[in-house]
Amino acid sequence: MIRVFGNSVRMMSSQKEVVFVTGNAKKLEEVVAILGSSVPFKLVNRKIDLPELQGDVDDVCKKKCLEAAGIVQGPVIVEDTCLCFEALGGLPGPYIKWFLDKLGPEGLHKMLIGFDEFSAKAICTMAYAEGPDSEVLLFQGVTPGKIVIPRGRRDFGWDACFQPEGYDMTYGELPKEEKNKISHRSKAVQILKNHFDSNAS
Ligand SMILES: O=P(O)(O)OP(=O)(O)OP(=O)(O)OC[C@H]1O[C@@H](n2cnc3c(O)ncnc32)[C@H](O)[C@@H]1O
Ligand SMILES: [Mg+2]
Repeated sequence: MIRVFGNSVRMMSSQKEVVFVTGNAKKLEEVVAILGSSVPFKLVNRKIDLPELQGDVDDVCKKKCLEAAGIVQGPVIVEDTCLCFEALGGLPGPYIKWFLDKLGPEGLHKMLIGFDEFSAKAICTMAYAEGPDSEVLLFQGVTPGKIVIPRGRRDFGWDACFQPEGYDMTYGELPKEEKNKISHRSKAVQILKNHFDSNAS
């Protein structure tokens, strides 16, 4: 069962509590929808904008996770989402937020016209740590696709300009439930869920 208290979302059970630290309400909405109620822990949200240090995807996510664990002083999940363009050797990658802020989804597509290469990968890296001094575990999901002229909903990041491989609709055009079946985030959450299921006592 999922309950919403102000900006905190709780999955009710008598099990251990894990704090999902994110400042992004749309991420939270998707993670809650994908996880469903069958996880062996209670998920609680804290809306904190964590500093994101530079580095490769894994580094950014590990540092973000330890930062969150330091604030929460307990078990945390964070996630970092990258959009990697083939033509740019994987950039913007973890810096996509700033490119999107300045250029919008239209600009992301325009940027690639000169290269005539639109392949991209959406990567979700979820990180879990028991506490500030614990090992950080990473769970990663990748969905390949291409950057197109934006179509569909504009309510979440670059959804309107990312068309997953094998589909003729963008993330922004696909019904939310369909996106949640094939997305980078759903793949990462599934791996995290498997980890918790196989380690549940
Ligand atoms: O607090 P955190 O969790 O860091 O939330 P954030 O919004 O800062 O998120 P990121 O640092 O991971 O930056 C990723 C950027 O990509 C966007 N984004 C993340 N997941 C997305 C998805 O599934 N579809 C479209 N845009 C997405 C998001 O809005 C950001 O602009
Ligand atoms: Mg962020």
